[in-house]
Amino acid sequence: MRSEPVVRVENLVMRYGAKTAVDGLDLVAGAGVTAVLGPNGAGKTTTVETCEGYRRAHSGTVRVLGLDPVREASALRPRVGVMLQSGGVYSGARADEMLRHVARLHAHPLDVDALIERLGLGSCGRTTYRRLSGGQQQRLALAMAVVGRPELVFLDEPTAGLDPQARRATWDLVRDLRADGVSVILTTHHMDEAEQLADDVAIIDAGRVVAQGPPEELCRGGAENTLRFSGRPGLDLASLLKALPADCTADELTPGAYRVGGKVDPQLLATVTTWCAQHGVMPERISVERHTLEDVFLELTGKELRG
Ligand SMILES: Nc1ncnc2c1ncn2[C@@H]1O[C@H](COP(=O)(O)OP(=O)(O)OP(=O)(O)O)[C@@H](O)[C@H]1O
Repeated sequence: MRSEPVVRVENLVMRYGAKTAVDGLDLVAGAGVTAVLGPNGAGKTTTVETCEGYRRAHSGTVRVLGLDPVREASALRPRVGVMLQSGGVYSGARADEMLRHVARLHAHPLDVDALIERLGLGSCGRTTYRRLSGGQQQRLALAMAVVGRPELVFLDEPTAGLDPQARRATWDLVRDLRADGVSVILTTHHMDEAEQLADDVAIIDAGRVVAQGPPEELCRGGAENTLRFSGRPGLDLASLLKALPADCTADELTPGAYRVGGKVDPQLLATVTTWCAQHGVMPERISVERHTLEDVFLELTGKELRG
């Protein structure tokens, strides 16, 4: 569902004093859900806050729905929803009042009661913001970002600290937004979240986008898969290697536990099982481990996502 970019960032540079937080970053996000991943300090928040119009680019170009997020902020405001990690909420106000207030600022808001129900906020409507739990504050911030039916919504770590049920509810809401044609820019530390929700993933490291593409493409393009099997210890791996394509590896990790590395496709699997048959080996527990976004991320950045 790619179309005209909803966000286009070209050669963005952002500095905090002598520190370059964003270093010539290029990012194009189309319709659908774009997940922005990166280790701590990679420059995600700075980039997203620049797109939201909270920061002025030191150099480079930022366009959101074709507009300049600082100079054309008033035209963008009704069209864009922003969920911040914290802040922006008067802590003495009641949760439902706040949501209704935000809804009234928009021409065609979502049904507030349905949204409250949906996000499991029914029991805390009359509670003031400061008395809500962290997870409830988080869900309220999400509700406030989407209640105005924006064309584009920025969600900054929307499920950080949520329990599994609230996390599911948030994912379902994001899926529904997408189905309604809302574009979503989602920063997250959760690979599974990106894999589940995103049409496109941008991996940021040290202030630059180091890879971007649909999750399945990024995973395919990353390091190759691994095939593991168990058999009797001490198999003749030199013989197995001869049967395999030239760029494959074969190791006995512990006695009887084998790993074949390389481009693991159905043909390779067949080659290994045929070799086993020819050598009287009954392979047990054969598994092909698909590379996950986490593997690709580690390979590209050398860092744990939460590192
Ligand atoms: N207000 C600030 N003053 C000085 N340095 C800052 C400021 N905000 C961010 N930085 C620095 O800029 C770099 C990028 O920070 P940013 O918050 O954009 O990263 P991030 O990818 O969002 O990280 P995280 O995943 O931890 O939220 C970091 O080195 C950070 O220390």
